[in-house]
Amino acid sequence: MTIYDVTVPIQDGLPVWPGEEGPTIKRTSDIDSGDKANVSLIRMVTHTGTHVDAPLHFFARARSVDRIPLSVLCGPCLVIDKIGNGHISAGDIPELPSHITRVLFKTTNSTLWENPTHDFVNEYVCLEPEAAELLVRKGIQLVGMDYMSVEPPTNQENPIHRLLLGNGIVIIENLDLRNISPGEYNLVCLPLKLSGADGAPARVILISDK
Ligand SMILES: Nc1ccccc1C(=O)C[C@H](N)C(=O)O
Repeated sequence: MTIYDVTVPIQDGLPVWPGEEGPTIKRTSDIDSGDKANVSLIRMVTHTGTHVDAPLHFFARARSVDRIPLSVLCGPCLVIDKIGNGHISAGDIPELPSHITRVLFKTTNSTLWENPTHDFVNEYVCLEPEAAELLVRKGIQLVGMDYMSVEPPTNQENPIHRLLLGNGIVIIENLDLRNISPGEYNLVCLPLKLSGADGAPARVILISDK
């Protein structure tokens, strides 16, 4: 069995969605400064680093992140290879075995995580509308991406988020899939249990039988 950590390390300088505040982790009590323990204060938006979008992110009275069933967040998943030019189209989505209800897309975005404190990149690979519609039709429950969003930053009305979240599909963003070969894994995605929140940072791992 091999366990792969596909979580981006949260640290000062991590890129975040344009207009949002970046994360800070500040020592408020410090042994080197004579305090008896090390304690830190963290400050970040709910969509920082590797995180889960709950339906509440785009729908005023929808499900919050703490109420997403663990049975959706954990289980068999398929890592789909989309290395090459262009966005993820319907044709990039293969026939899926019936036990696969979770898909993660590995794209060239993942190489950006070689430097976790790079400046936000505008031109990242995301889902074409037809690909998102196909995922809905296939009854997918969870979709994971390896950068900030399922759609371009220019999509002001956020149609892809609305389509997926409106159909009850959970979204994971900012996965680091650099070291992951395409194929089947067991996904464990555990977002912080933030009561009533629209999203939350998550530790995400992939477990392989090999
Ligand atoms: N902060 C925002 C403000 C307005 C619109 C979107 C966002 C987002 O965070 C989008 C991001 N890609 C997300 O889903 O996590």
